[in-house]
Amino acid sequence: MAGVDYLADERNKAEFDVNEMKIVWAGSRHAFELSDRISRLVASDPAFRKDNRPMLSRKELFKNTLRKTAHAWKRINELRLTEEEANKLRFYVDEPAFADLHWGMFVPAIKGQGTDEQHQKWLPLAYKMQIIGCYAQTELGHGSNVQGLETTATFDPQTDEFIIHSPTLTSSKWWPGGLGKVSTHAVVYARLITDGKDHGVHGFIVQLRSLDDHSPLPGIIVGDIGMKFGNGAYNTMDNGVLRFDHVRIPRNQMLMRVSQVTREGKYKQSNVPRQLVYGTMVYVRQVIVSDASYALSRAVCIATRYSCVRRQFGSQNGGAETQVIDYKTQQNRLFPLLASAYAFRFVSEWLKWLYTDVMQRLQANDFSTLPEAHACTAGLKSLTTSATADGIEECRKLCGGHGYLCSSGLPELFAVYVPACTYEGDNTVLLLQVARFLMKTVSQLGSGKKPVGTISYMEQAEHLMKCRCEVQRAEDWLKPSVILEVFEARATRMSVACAQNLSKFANPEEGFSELLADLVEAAIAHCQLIVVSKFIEKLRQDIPGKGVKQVLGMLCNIYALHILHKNLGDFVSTGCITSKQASLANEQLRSLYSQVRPNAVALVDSFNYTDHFLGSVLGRYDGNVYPNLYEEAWKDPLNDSVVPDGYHEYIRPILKQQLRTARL
Ligand SMILES: CCCCCCC/C=C/C(=O)SCCNC(=O)CCNC(=O)[C@H](O)C(C)(C)COP(=O)(O)OP(=O)(O)OC[C@H]1O[C@@H](n2cnc3c(N)ncnc32)[C@H](O)[C@@H]1OP(=O)(O)O
Ligand SMILES: Cc1cc2nc3c(=O)[nH]c(=O)nc-3n(C[C@H](O)[C@H](O)[C@H](O)COP(=O)(O)OP(=O)(O)OC[C@H]3O[C@@H](n4cnc5c(N)ncnc54)[C@H](O)[C@@H]3O)c2cc1C
Repeated sequence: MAGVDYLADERNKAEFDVNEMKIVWAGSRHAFELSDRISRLVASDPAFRKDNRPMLSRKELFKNTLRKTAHAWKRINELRLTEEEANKLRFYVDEPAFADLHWGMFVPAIKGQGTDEQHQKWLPLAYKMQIIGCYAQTELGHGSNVQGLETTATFDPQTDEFIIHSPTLTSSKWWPGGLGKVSTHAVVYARLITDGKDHGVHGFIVQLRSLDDHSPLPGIIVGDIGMKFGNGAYNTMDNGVLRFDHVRIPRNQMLMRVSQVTREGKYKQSNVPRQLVYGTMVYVRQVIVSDASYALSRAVCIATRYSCVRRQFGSQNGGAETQVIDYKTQQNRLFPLLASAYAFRFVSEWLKWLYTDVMQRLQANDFSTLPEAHACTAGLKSLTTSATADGIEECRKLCGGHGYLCSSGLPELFAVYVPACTYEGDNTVLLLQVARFLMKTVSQLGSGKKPVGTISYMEQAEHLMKCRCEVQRAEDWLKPSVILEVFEARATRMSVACAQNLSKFANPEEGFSELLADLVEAAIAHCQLIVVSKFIEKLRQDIPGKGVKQVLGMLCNIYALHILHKNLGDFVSTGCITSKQASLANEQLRSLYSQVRPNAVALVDSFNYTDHFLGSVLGRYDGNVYPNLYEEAWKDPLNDSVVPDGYHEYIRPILKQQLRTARL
């Protein structure tokens, strides 16, 4: 039955122009064309096959990743791909690898924290992959608490060198991706010590392995930290352990943009904030928000297509059973995730703009927007990765039993994705950074310092503290101004309540510690407001294509009203809405589900994912699930023989023994 489109009826129901939506999703026509071309290139290359991953042992898996990464690098050079194209190629190869850390953290760390001379020396080597680097910050004993790192970099004025040392077991670097088996170099974060004085954590470029035979350099112990969650999944990555025994590096390998050590051993700080040492994390958190929209959209694409194929109950007179997507429960679980994928896509676009803007300002020595950029990247990284990890698991359940098969693509997607809630900053720890920012903003209200950017709503704090929601009919919930006001009022009231409770403590740090759970909730309310407001802003733009804006409007409302429904406690207890208005919101949500339903498959087609990238029998573009699922089962190594290995040793003796017992 090759070539039959089992989802054709679903596609015909769409009320909008899918090709235009593909461009909206990609961000521009250029981005769409590039992404489309590169995804097909990867899908058509057998060297990038990935369906066998769950069957491979760790060693085979890792070697396979090395082979693919080398092949990708070869293709990037042969085809003379641009940086943008090369990044897309790595994205569509879809296998966590050391190169992610090389390009995603090692190079950005040198770019962001190195001087011009350091750029000139190290970047050409890194760009040509003549050295391969990783980002070695976390230690066995300290991850979240960066200021608690123990590795030392002590300046020796005699030799003009730093001595990098791991004084304790807990100071062993632990987790850096690419470190375990591949990286030749690392940006190592260590406490800088000059003349007996500790200046806190700074970054240093350290060579780890010989460029001739890859053996660790003297004084360096390095290896992989072991198997991680899920078979396949993130085990393609060599997360590593690293110990230094008085390893000497030249002075000019300290990254010296933020602060310098002179030949005489004097410590000097540039006129840039010390937090720029954390700049690579801000950059990566912003990338992670974008990745969240891709990971969630993949899971949603699989669950949506399969929910249209899958039928259960409701057959009349021998006719077809009901498509499970038509159950309101399925819609109530699936459509908010579909809406979230789009919401995260748009907020990530905005965050990328914010990050670029901050970088331009930093070049001009304007550091004023750095705190907001830190709060936004930290908060949105936390919000979107938590929602995506939960969303992928929900999609697995939405696919029933078949979702638990590796061939659904969902178990591996979940296992690969879930550490995003921890890496690049534990999600709770990051929300507490947002909460600090919010408490500072509240404390400055009325001081004449105007809140700007994403926090500018607090300028209307007086109004937002007492305003009443005007919704009287379900349709009133479709007004963007109504939605914005209730989200702003809820965020303001939760922050102000925290600030008031904090003020009851004589010691603010003690108060902060006592109120951590409330502070996290206030931070989440603020971040959800940002996502909602950026979706609404997107809809204010000119969006061409028949029906595209209308269907995006439905998704925006679903996102906002679903968040409202899930957090009713906050909205009602802060007096932002009444329980009657809450039930009107629910009524509106049900109606929105019915409106989105005919567009569901077209909305996931708009992600433009190839079957190779999706890696899911359930999410196949043609919807031809059952024959392929059946065929896939026979490929399992267990089915290589009809009688399994072990029959003679373990099954037969039991069976024979039972026969003897039965005769007695
Ligand atoms: C694309 C690549 C592929 C992805 C693969 C990802 C692989 C994973 C890699 C990693 O995980 S790398 C390691 C990542 N580690 C972390 O994220 C650690 C998390 N911890 C921290 O970031 C910090 O320690 C902290 C939690 C922010 C606390 O830092 P510190 O104790 O120094 O700060 P505070 O005293 O709380 O705050 C001081 C002051 O500084 C502000 N601030 C903190 N961080 C930043 C920042 N990044 N940028 C700008 N400003 C920052 C903070 O808000 C405070 O401001 P004030 O309140 O004093 O105004
Ligand atoms: C797959 C993966 C890849 C990684 N890659 C890298 C890498 O390339 N380079 C690198 O340097 N690191 C890397 N890491 C390390 C990662 O950045 C850290 O694991 C992360 O920052 C969390 O730190 P932690 O492990 O110390 O967690 P902990 O801080 O020990 O967290 C444990 C628990 O304590 C809670 N907690 C901690 N502090 C507070 C607080 N102040 N208030 C309230 N609760 C708190 C947390 O919420 C969490 O529930 C990676 C980690 C993983 C899992």
